[in-house]
Amino acid sequence: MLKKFHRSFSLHGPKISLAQILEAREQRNLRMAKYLCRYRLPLLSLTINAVGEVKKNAMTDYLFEKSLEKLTALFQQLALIPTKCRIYTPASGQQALFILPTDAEALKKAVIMLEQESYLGRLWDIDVIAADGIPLSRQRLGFPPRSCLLCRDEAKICARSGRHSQAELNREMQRRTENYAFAEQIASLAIQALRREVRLTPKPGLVDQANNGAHRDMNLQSFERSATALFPFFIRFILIGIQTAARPESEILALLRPLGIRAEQAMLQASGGINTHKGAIFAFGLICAAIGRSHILSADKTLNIESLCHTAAGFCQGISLELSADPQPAQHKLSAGMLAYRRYGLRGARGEAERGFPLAQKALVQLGHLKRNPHTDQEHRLLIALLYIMAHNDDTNLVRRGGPDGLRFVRRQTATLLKQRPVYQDKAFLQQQLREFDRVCIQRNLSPGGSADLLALTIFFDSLMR
Ligand SMILES: CC(C)(COP(=O)(O)OP(=O)(O)OC[C@H]1O[C@@H](n2cnc3c(N)ncnc32)[C@H](O)[C@@H]1O)[C@@H](O)C(=O)NCCC(=O)NCCS
Ligand SMILES: Nc1ncnc2c1ncn2[C@@H]1O[C@H](COP(=O)(O)OP(=O)(O)OP(=O)(O)O)[C@@H](O)[C@H]1O
Repeated sequence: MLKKFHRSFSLHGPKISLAQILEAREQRNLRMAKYLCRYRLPLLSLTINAVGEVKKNAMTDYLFEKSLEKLTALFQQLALIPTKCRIYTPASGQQALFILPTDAEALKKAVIMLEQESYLGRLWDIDVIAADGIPLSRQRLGFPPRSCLLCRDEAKICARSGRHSQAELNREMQRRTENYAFAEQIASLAIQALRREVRLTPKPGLVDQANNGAHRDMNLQSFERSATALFPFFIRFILIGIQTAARPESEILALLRPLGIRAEQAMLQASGGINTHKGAIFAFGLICAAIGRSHILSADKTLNIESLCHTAAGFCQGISLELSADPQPAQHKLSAGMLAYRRYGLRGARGEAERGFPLAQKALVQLGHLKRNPHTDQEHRLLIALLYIMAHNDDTNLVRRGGPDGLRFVRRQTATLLKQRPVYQDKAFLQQQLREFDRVCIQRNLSPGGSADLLALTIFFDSLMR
């Protein structure tokens, strides 16, 4: 299952002689001098740390593309519009030049942070040259020198002593690049799953293409924007799973949580302060990390969904204990999940995760059965899967909005619907029933958000299996 997401990057490319390397360096310096002289503003130069005689190949092309994406995002974050931008892609190595109307020191600090925080950052070289032509060094700004790609020593020392062979260094670059490309592919399926869930229509009480369900503060666009903002975080969850594969499962949740909290903040920023994907960040974060871990640990790389869920459950054994613990000092009040547990003994999102997402797993099996039913298409099947989840889920969103009566009502209604034969044979009939049910949910302010999250997870599982 995971093997098909592996993308390999060739290291082959035109060989560049020492004379050509020196000539290319000279050309890069001349270009920079020309732009500094013309604009009299700070300049940023991006190159790839290519080792050996080949400077341009499939791997460095990919690395260059990813670094440009990250830099563009950084400029956006800093509200920086480059005065000039030039991209060069000769066989002697790619270079991007940006003239930026900003403070050179602040820019250098921001790119150091970017290099340090990005999984691929060690493979890039981002230089900032002040308007007076003087390059800003890490040391001058109080940062430690860059460490070696392979060991903890200073990169310059290793390079000078030739401690590691070019082949070793290239293999490590290739390994990191391939891990990142793997994570990117999986994360893009995860985001697609979030999008497909919210677009699925008609859903009772939930935001969809027809209406905003029982919600007054969010709509389809809030979900779309929030999903886009989550993409880099899902990549990161997978990479954390990869990087921590050697550590015990019981240590992983604590390593994921700071990123989960940052993802929640990014969600709030993208949605305008609305909780669009809190439950999804939690569930997808765990599964993404489990995928990363399995990618490293599973020898045959043919892991199934059941074992991914088992791994995710292993990460959060004991998480339900949080429900009865005192809230963190930073929390002003008990969360909806904590209240639902104290009042009604429901374990909500934590309970589902701790048990390895049994409802999403069962809904996936249902989807499989329904695929053999000639009366259904995928949209029809997903609507049935949602009903199945709703009929069994202790959704704390429903309890918060409608109390235990609200939860009982939704579970009873969906169970009754699922007993009707036309639901499985006639999509128009099901849609009609769901529109009616949607009307009732809106009237009663009921929204099964937890079930929507589990449906998104089911869609994600289904796309991994295809
Ligand atoms: C544990 C979490 C879910 C906190 O939950 P909280 O106590 O606020 O629970 P609450 O009941 O409000 O649920 C949060 C969301 O879960 C979803 N949900 C509710 N019930 C269920 C259910 N039965 N099944 C699945 N999802 C559910 C809903 O979308 C809801 O909005 C989580 O938000 C958290 O710890 N966030 C911090 C960031 C983090 O660690 N993320 C995880 C990294 S992988
Ligand atoms: N299509 C959808 N429509 C509505 N909610 C969804 C949908 N898909 C997923 N959800 C989940 O439902 C949750 C939002 O539910 P809700 O708004 O009831 O909770 P809340 O934000 O905690 O409460 P409130 O809106 O009262 O502050 C999100 O965490 C989200 O993950």
